[in-house]
Amino acid sequence: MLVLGEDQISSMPTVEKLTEEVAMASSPDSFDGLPMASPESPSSTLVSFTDVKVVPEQQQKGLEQTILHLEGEVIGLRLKKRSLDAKRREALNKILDIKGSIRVFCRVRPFLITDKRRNQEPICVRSEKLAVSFGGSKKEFGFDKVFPQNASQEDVFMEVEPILRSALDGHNVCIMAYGQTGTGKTFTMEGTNNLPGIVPRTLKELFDQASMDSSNEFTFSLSMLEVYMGSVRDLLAPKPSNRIHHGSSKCNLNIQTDPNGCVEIEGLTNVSVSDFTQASRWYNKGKRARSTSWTNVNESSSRSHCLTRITVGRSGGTEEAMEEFSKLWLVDLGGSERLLKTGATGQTLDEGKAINLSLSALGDVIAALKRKRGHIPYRNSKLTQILRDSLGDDSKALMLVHVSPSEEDSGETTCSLNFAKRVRAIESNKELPEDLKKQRERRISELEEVMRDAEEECQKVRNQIQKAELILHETKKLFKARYRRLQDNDNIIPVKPQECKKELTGMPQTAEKPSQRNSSSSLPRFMTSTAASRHRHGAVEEEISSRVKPLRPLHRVSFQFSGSQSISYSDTHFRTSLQGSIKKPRHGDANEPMRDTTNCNGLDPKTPSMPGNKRVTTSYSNLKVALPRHRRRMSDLI
Ligand SMILES: Nc1ncnc2c1ncn2[C@@H]1O[C@H](COP(=O)(O)OP(=O)(O)OP(=O)(O)O)[C@@H](O)[C@H]1O
Repeated sequence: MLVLGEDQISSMPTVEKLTEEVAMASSPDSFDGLPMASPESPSSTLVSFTDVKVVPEQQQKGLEQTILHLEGEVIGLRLKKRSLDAKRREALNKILDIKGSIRVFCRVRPFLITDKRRNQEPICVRSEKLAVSFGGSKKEFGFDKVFPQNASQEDVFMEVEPILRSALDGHNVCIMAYGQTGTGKTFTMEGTNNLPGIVPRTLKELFDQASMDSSNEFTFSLSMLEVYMGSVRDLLAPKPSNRIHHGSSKCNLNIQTDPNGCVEIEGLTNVSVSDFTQASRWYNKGKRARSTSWTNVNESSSRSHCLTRITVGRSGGTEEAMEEFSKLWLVDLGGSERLLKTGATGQTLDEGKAINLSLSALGDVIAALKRKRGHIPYRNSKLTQILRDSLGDDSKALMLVHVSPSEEDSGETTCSLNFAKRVRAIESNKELPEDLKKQRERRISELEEVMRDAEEECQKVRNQIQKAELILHETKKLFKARYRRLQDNDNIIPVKPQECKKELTGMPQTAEKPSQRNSSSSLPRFMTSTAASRHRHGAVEEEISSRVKPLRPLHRVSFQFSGSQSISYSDTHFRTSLQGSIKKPRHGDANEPMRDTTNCNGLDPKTPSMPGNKRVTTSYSNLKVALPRHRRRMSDLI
């Protein structure tokens, strides 16, 4: 793929300049007289024509050059947008790295009606620290973020959101909810209809963000599984195999790891989802299939780990670009309670044991990753085998530890917080020194500013691309409409400017000698008509010319491009179609600010009606050299 150099991009006139000039040129003042050869214009070839069918070669070439010039402009802008996007991604990645690739948040559940309240609450939240009183002593734990009892679902999601962007940027991401039974793991991940949790919000956010990113194509697919008693169960499998817990191929799936460390689960249902509604429907189906049972602590306690995987496919928006995939795991872990308290016996006791074993294996893996040990004990549980490629290098993990506010749960709370401490590997009283902390915060805010600037700039470039594409589209449409029609026309008669005056004052036209050119030979390749279309157009043209003899008065719309190119069209078709396009954005993206396009193109609906007249001039000196390159790049990138 050919890539434009910085100097080439910067030497191109910007779309702002183009549209500004378009606006100027299309103001009524710009139609101040007859089209005449400009003394400044190096192209002394400027000729005016009294007939819309008169098409000198220069005019056609000028239009071709404008098209190619605009194509170059669009490519340049796309490259600029790509580099800004890379800048934003790099800044975000650095921020997440500084914050830690495995971060631990804590959420304290509010009191429930069923909780026995005491005067003395065992838990005390202070900024990013949480103190627990248990057995006569008070212990403090530090977190990356603590959500107190009154924190809303939005508050939690706001902190989770940046990591989602990482998944769209190509990183594997894992968000896990950990905690004792009944502390709100499922509430945080699933939420309720009125208070949706992380999973539904994530699905919505991913589709929203993907629709705003016009430089990448995204695809999404969804899988859901449950690690139940050490076996992997497909939650989206067709019903019959779902019901049978044993002996079905969908009930104990194999986990495969390739030499690069990429994990795949054999036979796991993976459904493509194209919008939020579809994704939610599948997610709700998977939820219903999850194993739950009654315990003393929580009426519908989850007896398994429930894992939702969103596979994000991302391609650079070009045909040649390979699609890259990243995984986003949203994990609602089974309750971490000590088994005696739950009153579990029989199968429920076994389920509890299985959950605890795998949670302990998860703790070992994260602790080993934190200490950057050579050997990471992924193989000790199904859970860690599945998450292997989303917990290690280059991936981002977030653990939300849930605790109860009740005094009677303070033993369990301490256990959960000890687990979190191990995962986080930093105890609050061994926190970073104050100056280092400040330095870290400063660096993070610098990077956040870089990210914000890149995003803002990116949005501007996105708008510029839209405008340039709109003008390009309409120019191409005009080119097609005009020159295809004229290919078979032998009566192409250029006339001198003076004669144009006569036309405007109602004088009869004087035809000069017909043009001998073969218009198709000078058409850009993308405009060349096929034999069939030529035949079709020829037939239509014949019919039209036999019926319509006199010239109808036409409106003129004028475009003035930088690089001393100007085009003015006396064409109602072009004018109407351009206005139509402005009213209705071509890309249909409601979020893209298209409304100001009208102003940028400067089309004045009150543009005076002018008799048939066309003018094309060009003196963009570098264009000829740059044309073939632009064209190749266009095919590389679009
Ligand atoms: N932040 C919260 N705000 C309001 N209600 C909450 C909150 N957290 C939890 N709850 C309520 O507490 C109860 C238990 O929560 P939930 O089922 O999410 O716990 P859990 O940790 O997933 O339990 P298990 O491990 O047994 O599945 C539910 O009724 C839930 O609505």
